[in-house]
Amino acid sequence: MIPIAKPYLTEEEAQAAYDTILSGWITQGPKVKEFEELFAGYTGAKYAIAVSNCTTALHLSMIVSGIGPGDEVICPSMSYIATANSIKYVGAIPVFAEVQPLNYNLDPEDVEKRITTKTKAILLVHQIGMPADIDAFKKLCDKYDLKLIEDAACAAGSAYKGKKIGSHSELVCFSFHPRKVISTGDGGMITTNRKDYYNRLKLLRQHGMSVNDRVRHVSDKVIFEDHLEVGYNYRMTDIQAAVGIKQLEKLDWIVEERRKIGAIYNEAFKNIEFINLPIEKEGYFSNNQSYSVYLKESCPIDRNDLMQKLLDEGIATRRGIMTTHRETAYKKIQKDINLPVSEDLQDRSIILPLYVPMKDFEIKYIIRSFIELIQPANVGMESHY
Ligand SMILES: C[C@H]1O[C@H](OP(=O)(O)OP(=O)(O)OC[C@H]2O[C@@H](n3cnc4c(=O)[nH]c(N)nc43)[C@H](O)[C@@H]2O)[C@@H](O)[C@@H](O)[C@@H]1N
Ligand SMILES: O=C(O)CCC(=O)C(=O)O
Repeated sequence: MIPIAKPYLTEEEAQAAYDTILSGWITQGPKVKEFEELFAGYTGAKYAIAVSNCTTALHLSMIVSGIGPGDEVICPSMSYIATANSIKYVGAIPVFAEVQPLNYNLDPEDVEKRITTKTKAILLVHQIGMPADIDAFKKLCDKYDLKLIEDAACAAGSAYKGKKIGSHSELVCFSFHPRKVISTGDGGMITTNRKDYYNRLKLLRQHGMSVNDRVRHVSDKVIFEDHLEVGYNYRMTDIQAAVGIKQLEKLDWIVEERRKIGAIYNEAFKNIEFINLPIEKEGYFSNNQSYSVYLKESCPIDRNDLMQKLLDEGIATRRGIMTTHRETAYKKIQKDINLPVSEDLQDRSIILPLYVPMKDFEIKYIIRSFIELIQPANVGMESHY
């Protein structure tokens, strides 16, 4: 079976986890600090704060941005449900906006139409690793005095206008879930250039504790901690961070490898007239976290049929990115939502396997199977593969 995704993990990551376990310090400690410093350096942000996953990163970002009950935050419905959930966690209201058909990212014009006096922030997702147009949203945020928070769960290693994702705005949240480009099992990171945010985020992820356990552990003076506000246990462990350090060393290489596979898919499928392939505009650099193909109405095979037939041939795929407003949890609470572009994209897109390393024969097999199923009249086309 060819899976949809596979984390790239080696003996090095295993050794790093092993060494950390034998060091005797396994919860948030020196490895987390080292990973944070390296990640900040990698993205070009001043500070990085490691947390338990991207969902908790987003939750804390909402809190430090001062978003609370009754506030509105504009975000795409077409995103993993964690995006909207993080808004709900602080009692605020996710206001779903449309995405652009060719890159699955928020449409600035549609977002502007949904701004009200209650809007406090835009939660901008870099969907499947393709950067959204950050500058367009910064302009909107300046115009209407809104906060910008980036959900870069899928976008470690991606870049926008020559700069790595992570340094463009005040709060950028990353995920290291195994479905992402680099992984620590679960895990997340927030990057920021603001010292005040940095200090508060460090407190919030560890119960609001004024002097953390590690500092007290190595101190030769007795110190008592205070809990300054009601915080959370959103820590990353040192075992995870040790793995993350090794993963980060490989990130640029993994992205290059993923882009090579994406380029092979693009070349193989470029002449099929009833599909849309991913488009990377000038100034945008995707880490190819996922490879999503849109099947136009003229496509002779139904999307779900195609997924089943590929699965029958041993190839796992996924439907287009979910639309949160159509999940049961949201259907119950948010009614009369009209998002035809997002719904169409979810219903007509298919995500193909992409991971590192992918063997040549696997790539060829996927391409051949896909072309044969989608374009039975033109089977000759795939002979090249
Ligand atoms: C493109 C979207 O991808 C992800 O959503 P998704 O719908 O593709 O995720 P799921 O359907 O839950 O798929 C997760 C898949 O990711 C793989 N996976 C997940 N965890 C593991 C793992 O530990 N080891 C291995 N080998 N594989 C793992 C499995 O194939 C699993 O089925 C989310 O991460 C979204 O945030 C993202 N936008
Ligand atoms: O919880 C998940 O499966 C995905 C969400 C995610 O990537 C995260 O919270 O880091």
